[in-house]
Amino acid sequence: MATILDGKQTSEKRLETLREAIAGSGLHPKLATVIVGNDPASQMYVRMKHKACEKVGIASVGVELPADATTRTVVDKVRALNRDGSVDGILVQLPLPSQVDTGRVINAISPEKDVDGYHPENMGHLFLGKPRFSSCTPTGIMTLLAEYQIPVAGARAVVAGRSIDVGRPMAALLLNADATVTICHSKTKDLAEELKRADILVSAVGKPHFITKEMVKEGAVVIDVGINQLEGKLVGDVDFEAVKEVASAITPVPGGVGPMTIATLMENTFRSAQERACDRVL
Ligand SMILES: Nc1nc(=O)c2c([nH]1)NC[C@@H]1CN(c3ccc(C(=O)N[C@@H](CCC(=O)O)C(=O)O)cc3)C=[N+]21
Repeated sequence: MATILDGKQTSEKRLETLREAIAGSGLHPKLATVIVGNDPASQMYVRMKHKACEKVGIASVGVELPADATTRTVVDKVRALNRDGSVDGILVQLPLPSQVDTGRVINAISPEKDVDGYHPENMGHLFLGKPRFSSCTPTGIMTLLAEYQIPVAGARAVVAGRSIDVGRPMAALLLNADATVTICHSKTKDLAEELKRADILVSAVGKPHFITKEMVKEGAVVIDVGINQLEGKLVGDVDFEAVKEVASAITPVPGGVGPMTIATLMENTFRSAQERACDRVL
């Protein structure tokens, strides 16, 4: 039976430590979120982020733009937040509606306020092995692995999915931690065979029951980034009940990776506030 990697509990512990650090810092960090349209799932995630801010003592403002907003409107809003000296972190909730050019919006975010780590400059730092802000989900996963003292150096890590928000930065972080990294995607040949080599398997595919027991090596650590609705229930990518019998450790959905994403966002926002305060002194 696998160890359940409890992201909810780990996240709560980190948020409490962060709350104390912020209270003792004399700083007043602030996060701005931008949401375009009224997708209920996106609205729920943004609400969760504002709630976490409240818990740790980060001020937050939410900008809501209509579903038919243009790229120009979103970029102008981002630029206004760049100029607003009281804002430390800017998060533009993804996905954006199809008429909005996501790349241009992300490029418009000032790299020092890009607490999601999606800006090409921050991606570049990450890939060069010296991350400034790295994306919240993969960074939260690294924190969870560290919390449970799971060795990464030398491990064979296999990432399923190559998205900008999870797969790519996940691979970079695992490489920075000296894992031997393989990235799999929709064109990968012999996917099951690749996955079965993994000591650490990260699935960010978005398909329920995508990872079956047969694809997992005995004793592997399995990280499930999937968020899927199945018969009205929230499930990950991993066939949890079967895979937990072969894995040595596994993240549940919910209560695994998701809460770690939010804890990391709070940590990144505080770090941004600290660095911006230093810059004002220098
Ligand atoms: N710019 C941007 N940054 C993001 O970080 C970002 C985004 N866009 N777009 C959407 C995804 C998704 N995401 C989640 C965060 C927390 C949970 C989370 O805490 N989930 C709870 C369950 C919540 C429930 O009950 O549905 C859990 O897994 O335990 C899930 C998903 C951040 N995202």
